[in-house]
Amino acid sequence: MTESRKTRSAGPLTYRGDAIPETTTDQRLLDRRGPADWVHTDPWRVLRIQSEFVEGFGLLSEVGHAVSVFGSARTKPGTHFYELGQEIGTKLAASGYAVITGGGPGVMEAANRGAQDVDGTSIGLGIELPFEQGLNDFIDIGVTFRYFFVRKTMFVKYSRAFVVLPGGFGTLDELFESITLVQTGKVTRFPVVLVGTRFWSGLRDWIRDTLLEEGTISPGDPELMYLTDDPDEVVEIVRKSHVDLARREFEAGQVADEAADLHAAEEASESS
Ligand SMILES: C/C(=C\CNc1ncnc2c1ncn2[C@@H]1O[C@H](COP(=O)(O)O)[C@@H](O)[C@H]1O)CO
Repeated sequence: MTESRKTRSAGPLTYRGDAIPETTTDQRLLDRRGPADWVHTDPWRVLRIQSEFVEGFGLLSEVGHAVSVFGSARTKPGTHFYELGQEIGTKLAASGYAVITGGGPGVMEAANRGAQDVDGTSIGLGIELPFEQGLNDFIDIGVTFRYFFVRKTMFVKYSRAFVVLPGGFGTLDELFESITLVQTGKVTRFPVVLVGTRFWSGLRDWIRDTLLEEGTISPGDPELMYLTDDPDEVVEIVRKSHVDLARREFEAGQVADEAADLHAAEEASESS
């Protein structure tokens, strides 16, 4: 007869004999002795990244149709582009779109402010920066991310369009990321609207004259961006793309939510 060996179960694991650890999982969890540098290791970071995705998806999945507005963090209240950003925020919100920004100052604040002016939904996806900042005062729903790439996923996943006002490197990064996603077919659902023809036309010309000329982009690629100075046209481009997409999805038989989408978008279009 074999003598029964000492056994310990730990969740789905079974340990017997000498393989049994000296402590249980709970004991190790509750023991705070030992070095704490594991909180700065990659496996721990992976969990933090995961928790940022969970928080972001949890918060934003319940927001209705939304548009992201990007632009300089340095634009001051009272300037042309601040006022334009505010007006665009107002017009998008009045058309039923939640306004999502990077949650910071400048154009971000202006667009959030515009949305709040008409009691629209004003969302800020902030980013932790080396200097203290906090979200601007015109945000109803806010999250502050540690990681830029998690935050970017949220902008793309929950927006129907990207509206880009004049800005610096941060804005250009957001612009080119979105254009690349559209160019490579990773997202099909949104237009990228550049606001400020004088500011952006040099870039647009360079894209046409140099990138296209050198063959580093395809002939249709420059058309992936719209260019305007008119806030009403911004809203019109967003709405038209929304309605077109809903119609395509409806015709493709993806009827459940998309049928409701189409209906809502067309109603919005008729009532304006
Ligand atoms: C520079 C200052 C504050 C920076 N604060 C920011 N807060 C939130 N999001 C930001 C911030 N700076 C850049 N971003 C993101 O990039 C875009 C703007 O960058 P740009 O270089 O100013 O064009 C913006 O859309 C944000 O998503 C001092 O006040």
